[in-house]
Amino acid sequence: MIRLLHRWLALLATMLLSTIAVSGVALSVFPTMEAFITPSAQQITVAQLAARVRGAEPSVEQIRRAPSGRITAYYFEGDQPASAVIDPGSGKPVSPADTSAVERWLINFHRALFLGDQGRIITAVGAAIMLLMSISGLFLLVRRAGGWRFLLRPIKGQGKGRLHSVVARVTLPGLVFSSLTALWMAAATFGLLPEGAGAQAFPATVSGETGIALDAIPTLQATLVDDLRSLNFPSVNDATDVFTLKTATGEGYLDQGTGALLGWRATSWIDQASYLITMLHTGRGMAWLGLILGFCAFGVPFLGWTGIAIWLSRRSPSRGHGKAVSAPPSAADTIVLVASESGTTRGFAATLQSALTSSGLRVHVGAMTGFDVARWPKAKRVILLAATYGDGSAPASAQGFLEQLKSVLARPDLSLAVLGFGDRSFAHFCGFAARIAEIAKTNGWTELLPFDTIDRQSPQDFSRWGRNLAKALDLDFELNHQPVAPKTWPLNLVSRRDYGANVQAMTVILRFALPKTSLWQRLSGQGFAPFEAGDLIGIVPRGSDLPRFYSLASGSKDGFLEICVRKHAGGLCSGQLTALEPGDAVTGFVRHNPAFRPVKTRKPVILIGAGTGIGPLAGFARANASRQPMHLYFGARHPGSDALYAEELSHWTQDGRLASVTMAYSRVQTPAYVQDSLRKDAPKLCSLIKAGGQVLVCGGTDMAAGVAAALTDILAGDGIHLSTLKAQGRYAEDVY
Ligand SMILES: Cc1cc2nc3c(=O)[nH]c(=O)nc-3n(C[C@H](O)[C@H](O)[C@H](O)COP(=O)(O)O)c2cc1C
Repeated sequence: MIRLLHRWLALLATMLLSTIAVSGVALSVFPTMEAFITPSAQQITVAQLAARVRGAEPSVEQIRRAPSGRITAYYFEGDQPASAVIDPGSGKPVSPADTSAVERWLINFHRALFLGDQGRIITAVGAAIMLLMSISGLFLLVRRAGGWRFLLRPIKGQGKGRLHSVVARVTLPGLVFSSLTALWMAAATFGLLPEGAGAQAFPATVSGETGIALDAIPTLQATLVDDLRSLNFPSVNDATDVFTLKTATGEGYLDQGTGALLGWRATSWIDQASYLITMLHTGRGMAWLGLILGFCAFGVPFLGWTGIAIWLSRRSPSRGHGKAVSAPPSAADTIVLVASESGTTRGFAATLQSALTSSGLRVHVGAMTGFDVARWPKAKRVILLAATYGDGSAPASAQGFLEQLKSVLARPDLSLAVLGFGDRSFAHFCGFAARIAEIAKTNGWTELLPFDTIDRQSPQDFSRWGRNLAKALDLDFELNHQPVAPKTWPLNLVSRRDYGANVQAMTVILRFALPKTSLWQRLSGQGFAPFEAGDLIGIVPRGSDLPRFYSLASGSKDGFLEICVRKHAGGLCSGQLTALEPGDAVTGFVRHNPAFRPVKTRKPVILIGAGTGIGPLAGFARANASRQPMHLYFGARHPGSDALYAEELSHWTQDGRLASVTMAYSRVQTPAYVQDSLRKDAPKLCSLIKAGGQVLVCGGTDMAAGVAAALTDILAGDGIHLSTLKAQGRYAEDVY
């Protein structure tokens, strides 16, 4: 509903709003220019100013102060009316007062499109539409972020959709502000605001005298120029006329003979508010605000056109997988829910949706956390497509789903299928999906299909599962999914450091330059993704389509991309990487791995790794500018051969990035593995963990199993279980 409103308003009003906004952008510059050339009034009184101006221009009729501080005097040159900007210091004219023709043209266009009152009504309707679009857009942003709490987090996704959201989030406050103030100003123009008390009545009696010195009038002496709006002088040779003074707080009359105050009316709050709002909307008197609003107004044409482009691409039949429109959950007979981190599983879901919709089913596709049987009155089946991350955990978008599912009992008229997406090279292949299937079984859900898995986004696996699904539904369809290959970037090797040749474990630390990306690519989310140590780089070796993943030993803030690679006998990718020389290039792409990184608190972090597993751990230490207490346990073969990062480790220990480093060497006289060091340090580890510490383990599967066994023993005495730490996100593995 909100999306529909947002879309139709945009389609109706983009042209109108864009032109109003662009003229607003152009107008926003004038207050700044005016502020630059306006002479300062330096806290003088109106009495002083008036005396100076009359000294310079004896025929002065009126002095006005604009919100910008600009003072204009209206007087006669001979018998011709004239006006000029005044220097308050001397009271003399310094420049012509006329608004430039360009500014006048822009103001007329911006306010009324040169159409008089009809134009004013149209621009007011435009302001109302902009307000509605801003509010509906805010709700869409919140929905996209996954809740109000996440509104300020980095925006996920890519392409036009991401760019639209990024620009919307930045400009939204300014657009809401501009449209609200514009509506108020329109209401004031059309007399829709409550009236004030009206003008102060002209004084019935005056002294009849003339000629008081301006700097002897007490009210003018007591009024600072900063508070002045205007001062009208009495007509020459008319002893019944008076001075009319308007200030920020009110207006009244002054006797031209005695200087007495002959009547005063305070400004109503409505008038004060209107003055302030006009000032805020136009930036007059607040040039910086004008510029900010002008910048935000730039967003309007941009958002309009990207929004329309998104809408068109969603409608386009050539949009690959997602041809079918998702049915509302209340009307759908088939619910497909997706848990995905980097989005590829959503592509599979779109292919499935398309095939099922073409077969006559009404399919709703949503996020896994939208699991809510009460919202699916007509549903007959639920299909859960789940990727696995970390060490068999849920993608970040589906955290907490297992607990959610545990509390939902089976609905007899609903059957359920679980399909896992994973990678067999990880220790817990499709571990998260497998847990979903287990819970579903325990809670008594009817099985639509047995639990199945897709390895490395294999289209063949998916087609096979699709045939089983078609059979179970008694339908005739094929699932032909062509995963979109991730965009890869050239990575140029800057340096290599060699280790391990003497201990039959050739290992290199490879440092690559960050790929160059244009500002446009970065803004539109199409640049090389920013990364942190512990994220992964997918390297596509020559002669293969399948990427191999390596843990990153640096973050993009370090200005380079670093990995540790051990050469495996017959390994295609490790062979190519370890043969690289500076200047050579490979291609790769970033995969985020948010589950494997230190939680930024003051609590201790225990880093445990062996061999190339030191890579991300070294990256965590390098990035530890806040000196969070980090204790490193590192296993290698021999200090003289494969002690990776030895120099940096001692440097980081000295400068406090590492609180302690404990090495374990397996090819020395008294060999030890990293788990032996842990057991030796049992009391220290117990107290670090009891203090809320987090454990991050990186390395081979055997080492990780040894570490898990040692820590289980160490913590048993204190009744702490690794499974509890895992569930709390305080024990994470990056294992290969
Ligand atoms: C950091 C990271 C950790 C992963 N951990 C596992 C894992 O533990 N088990 C598994 O089977 N697959 C794992 N995978 C593979 C993904 O589950 C698999 O690539 C999936 O198809 C990604 O789906 P998505 O693009 O929808 O997020 C991991 C992938 C990455 C990048």
